[in-house]
Amino acid sequence: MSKVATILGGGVIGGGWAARFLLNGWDVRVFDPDPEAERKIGEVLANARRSLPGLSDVALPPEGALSFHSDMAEAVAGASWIQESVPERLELKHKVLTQVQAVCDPTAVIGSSTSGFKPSELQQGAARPEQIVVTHPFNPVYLLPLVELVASPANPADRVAGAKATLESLGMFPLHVRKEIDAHIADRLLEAVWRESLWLVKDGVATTAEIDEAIRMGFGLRWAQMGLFETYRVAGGEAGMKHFMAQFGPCLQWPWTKLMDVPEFTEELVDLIAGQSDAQSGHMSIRELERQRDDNLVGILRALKAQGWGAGAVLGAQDVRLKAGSDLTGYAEEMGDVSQPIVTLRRAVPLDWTDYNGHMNESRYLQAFCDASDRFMELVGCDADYIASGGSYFTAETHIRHLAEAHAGDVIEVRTHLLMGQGKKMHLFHTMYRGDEAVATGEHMLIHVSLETRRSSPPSARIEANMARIAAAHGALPLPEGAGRFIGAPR
Ligand SMILES: NC(=O)C1=CN([C@@H]2O[C@H](COP(=O)(O)OP(=O)(O)OC[C@H]3O[C@@H](n4cnc5c(N)ncnc54)[C@H](O)[C@@H]3O)[C@@H](O)[C@H]2O)C=CC1
Ligand SMILES: C[N+](C)(C)CC(=O)CC(=O)[O-]
Repeated sequence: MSKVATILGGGVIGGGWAARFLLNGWDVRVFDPDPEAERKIGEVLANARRSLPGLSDVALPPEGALSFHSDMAEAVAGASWIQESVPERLELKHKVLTQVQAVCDPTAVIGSSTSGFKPSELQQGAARPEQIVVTHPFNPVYLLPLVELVASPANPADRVAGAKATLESLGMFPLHVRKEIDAHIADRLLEAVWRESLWLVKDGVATTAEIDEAIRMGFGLRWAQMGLFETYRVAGGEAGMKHFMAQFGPCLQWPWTKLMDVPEFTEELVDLIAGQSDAQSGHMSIRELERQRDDNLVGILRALKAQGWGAGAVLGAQDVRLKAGSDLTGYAEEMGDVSQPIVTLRRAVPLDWTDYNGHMNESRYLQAFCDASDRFMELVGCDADYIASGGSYFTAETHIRHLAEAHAGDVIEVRTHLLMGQGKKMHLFHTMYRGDEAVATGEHMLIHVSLETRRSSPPSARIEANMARIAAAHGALPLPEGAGRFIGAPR
């Protein structure tokens, strides 16, 4: 049975949470008095469906069911996670938390998205303070892994650990803020930058566009991968952090910032900022900007994933979890029935696999088939340990046919038919499906090699035996449609 999450307040952040839970297989119930909530969440979900699933190299679980409720008791029935994302007003949060605690399961987690209130403030007057924690996410909640998990002394450690485990299972990075403080960690940093930026605009030093360039062309890129302190350690050169602090520490006393002064929020300042922002970005709608942001974030996150670094390492860990729960692990000996083509890949098409034609680029078909061949190799015993011992396969020839288009977020599955597996040769025929529709085929001849001599060599007896069993079973199947096809010479 699916797990149930209830979203209280389905605006920008509640919508993001709804998408994060739904796409990870949870049923989601939304409680929000706004008659537009369903439309707004639908639009957030559409963005999430094209961007989130492709971050994983393994398919996410089937999407959960989404429903909208005007009755609080109905909305929280069966929910093990309740996420409060109503506007940032303490009295409103208290009201909603009182309502929900009157009807929810006392063992459910109630996470608050609050940007700045401490858990002990939210817990004031609560029927069960121990049930309420801060789980502060970052926009877009469905893509960014960070969630600040803040507890008070009223929260038992085992409940906090349980909340952390649930957030990890959603592919998030719960940063446990050990000491509660207004605005947690990240919003204190963001506010410092925002405050200084408002001064720079007010004083006519820079426009909103110039400030954004100052961030995104330089330190914003650094921050995405090494943060502040690691970046500054490197900036200290070989002498590292001590040298950096000796050189730049004194600047903290110089008038480089106006940090603690708050510029007065006059109508003039609001108009100045909003006007410059319109001039900078008004040519794009918010939904267009969101899509551009998501495209960029997916590219950055997947680049970090290739490095196994920062937020990319979180994605890698989630893949390990997803793979462990799928049929894409193990060896041929452990598979009873190999009488049908074997599933060797199941994943969503990542946004950065699509091109100017708005569909999956041809190079990515080869990548998907290559990943499927890797899985087939592993299945028969040519795994990482075997390769480290000096044996492997090289691909000698490939033929790919494109039968239908695939788009970002589509779940594709490759089923592999072993046409021949004998001696040094492994002849594979992959068919890529979206649902029941074949979208492409890939035929590949692989040759077993010695990585020492770089020449062909016989595989291990185990690989031979596994291939023989699968080849005998697949030999009884009709030859797949398109096997042996080639592009004939022009007549
Ligand atoms: N917008 C952002 O960048 C971030 C906001 N947050 C926090 O998330 C929370 C929500 O912020 P946003 O989503 O930006 O606000 P929002 O204004 O986009 O959404 C709030 C939603 O709550 C609904 N609502 C109002 N009263 C309600 C009630 N009594 N019961 C149920 N729903 C009710 C509204 O109809 C609206 O849909 C705030 O605590 C905010 O500090 C956290 C991270 C980032
Ligand atoms: C501006 N903000 C305080 C609402 C920002 C956040 O809380 C987190 C974010 O996503 O930037």
